[in-house]
Amino acid sequence: MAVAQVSASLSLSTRDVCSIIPARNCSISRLPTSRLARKGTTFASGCPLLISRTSYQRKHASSTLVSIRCEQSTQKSNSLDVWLGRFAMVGFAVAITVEIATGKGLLENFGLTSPLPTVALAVTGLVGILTARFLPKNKVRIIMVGLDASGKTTILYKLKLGEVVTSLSTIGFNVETVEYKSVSFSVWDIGGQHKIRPLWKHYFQNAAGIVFVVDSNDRERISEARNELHRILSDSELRDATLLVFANKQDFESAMSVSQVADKLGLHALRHRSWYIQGSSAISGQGLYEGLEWLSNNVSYNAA
Ligand SMILES: Nc1nc2c(ncn2[C@@H]2O[C@H](COP(=O)(O)OP(=O)(O)OP(=O)(O)O)[C@@H](O)[C@H]2O)c(=O)[nH]1
Ligand SMILES: [Mg+2]
Repeated sequence: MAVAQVSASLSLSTRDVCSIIPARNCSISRLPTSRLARKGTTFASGCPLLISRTSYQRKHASSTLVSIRCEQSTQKSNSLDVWLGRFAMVGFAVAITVEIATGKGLLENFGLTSPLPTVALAVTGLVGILTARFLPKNKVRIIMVGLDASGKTTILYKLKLGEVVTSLSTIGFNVETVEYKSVSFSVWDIGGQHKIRPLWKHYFQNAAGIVFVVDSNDRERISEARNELHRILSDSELRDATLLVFANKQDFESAMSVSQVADKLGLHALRHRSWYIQGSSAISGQGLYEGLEWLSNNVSYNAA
């Protein structure tokens, strides 16, 4: 059962958007509407999203572009009640089939003839499995920062949608919930342009983890990236936050290696900080889940 809670939504044409928000001050991500409809996903972001339409849609729509500003929780039909129901039905069908086929009860077939302890054992095992599988997820707040054009927004939507989206530079932020194993990451992708970096600190509170994204192919700005990283790490709000660095754009042949990036960022000099660097390509998705795996094992769940 899909649940979509839209807290606010707005539909505007390009002209409307531009008249409200100066082009330089607005994060505009271009996403095909058909994909959004298919995935049933909407976004919470700092600025409206401009959604580009196909030529067919353009011909048949009165306004060229729409922008949406909204929040949603997306829950697929994997809630506990549905799965317990399915489990019960399968168990019942198996038990009946075995009994009809063999003339004996299911447990009797396995030589378990003393019913009470056997049933208790089976129930305990089942409850254990269900609890492990369906325990409420740990929620953590993650901030994703890094220089402009390092690939933050591309990473966010590759993780969220499994697709590469084309986006303009983010002014403001995008936030999405990314589920990984038993963890629900609330990932805040904050625009990295020079002028808006002073705003990063406003997102630091309660962040359990920092994802710092580096363009491994941008040798000219690696020392700038290093300075920004060390600046945010000195902020007291992030004292206990674990650090995951994505050495992104590894698909470029000329990209710096992961160890080169680690050296140039001065990661080895970090003290009292749990950190990890992962090579990645937001385009292919390579390395992204390895990074999340590390985060899920090393982040502090008390911080959120
Ligand atoms: N080849 C390659 N291109 C990438 C990769 N990640 C991102 N890009 C491209 O790099 C450009 C910038 O990506 P964004 O995700 O918008 O960068 P950003 O960090 O969000 O930038 P700001 O919003 O300005 O902070 C886009 O053209 C992406 O397609 C990658 O791993 N490999
Ligand atoms: Mg961005």
